[in-house]
Amino acid sequence: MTTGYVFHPEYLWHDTGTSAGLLPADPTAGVQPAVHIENPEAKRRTHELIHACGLMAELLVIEPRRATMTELLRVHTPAHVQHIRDQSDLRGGGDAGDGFSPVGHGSYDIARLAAGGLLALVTAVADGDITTGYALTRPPGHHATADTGMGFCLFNNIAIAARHAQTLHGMTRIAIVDWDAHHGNGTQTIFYPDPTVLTISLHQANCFPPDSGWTHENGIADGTGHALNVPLPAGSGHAAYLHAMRQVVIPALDRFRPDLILLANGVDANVFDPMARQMLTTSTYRHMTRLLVDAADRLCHGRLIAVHEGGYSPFYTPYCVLAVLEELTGTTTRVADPFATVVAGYTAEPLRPHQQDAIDAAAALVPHIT
Ligand SMILES: Cc1nn(C)c(C)c1/N=N/c1ccc(/C=C/C(=O)NO)cc1
Ligand SMILES: [Zn+2]
Repeated sequence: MTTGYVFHPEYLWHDTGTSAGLLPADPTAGVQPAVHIENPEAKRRTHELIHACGLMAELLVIEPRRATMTELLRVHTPAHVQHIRDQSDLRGGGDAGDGFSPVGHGSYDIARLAAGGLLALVTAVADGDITTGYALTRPPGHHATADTGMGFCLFNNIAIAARHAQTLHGMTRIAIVDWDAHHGNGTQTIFYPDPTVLTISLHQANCFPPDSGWTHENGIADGTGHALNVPLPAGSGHAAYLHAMRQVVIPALDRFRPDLILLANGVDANVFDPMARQMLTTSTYRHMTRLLVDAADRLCHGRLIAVHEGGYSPFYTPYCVLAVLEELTGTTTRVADPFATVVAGYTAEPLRPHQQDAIDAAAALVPHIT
């Protein structure tokens, strides 16, 4: 089984500026400049770890390409694409739409390269060159809707990839699993009325976007039943997430019988991440990925492609992504998580009743999937 890998230095050149973490700097208002939380560091270190630990030698490195206008317009409105292009043309850059999603000068072409990198993996799977893949891309995408960027996202990479798989490669039923700590609202919205794409989001309840990702958000019209949300309370850890995978995600995939599984691999639910309050460790990401790999083997000839989303701890993100990637390649661990002993207590965090309630509510919707 071959695993494809996409990375490009340009992903690190998406300039998110000197925001004060989340907000544009505003010195006269006392908001001093810093570095934007969505900066290259965690992604650069992840790529370097994959290379330094020797795993790169086991991967089929696939060169990204820039998504074409036609490919972008399968998901986004012409106005949104033009907005990103206009903001990107400005010498000082601009914003993707919500006021705190920077578009750097030249970021339009970088965002096209991110989407195109994922498309290259989808084509490689369709051509049988690879079975699984990982696109270590930037900027992220899962908050972007058809007509606006938000939450640091410019274009919805995974949605563009789903449409590409359907349109170019005859894969009719696409399942998108999103375990980023934040609700995959953009992806959900794009496919909300569409029965051919199942979106499943596990996320910290009511974190971002505000008031988004509740269990009752279950699709609309023909798409009813084909959007699942598991809003897990802050503090949810290893047992809660694995219970959600076993009670909701895997049964939903078994019912939906996808031709391809796409994973929005945000790792910002990790115990050290500044952008959420979940308690996952590399062990959790390893177990969750193994469950998806087994489901893909059972349902769609092993076809499983992951795209990078959130993950902001520069020192822990690399090990969380490495855990996912090692399971995608089916290889043994080359480098042990050096923080494993530090977080041993977190891995032991049990499933709590209020977490079980959230999972049971979502599980009740699974039988409606057709
Ligand atoms: C609300 C609100 N209002 N304001 C002024 C601001 C700055 C608000 N939150 N911004 C956020 C909060 C969290 C994210 C997470 C992104 C991610 O990792 N996704 O996977 C992005 C933007
Ligand atoms: Zn996130």
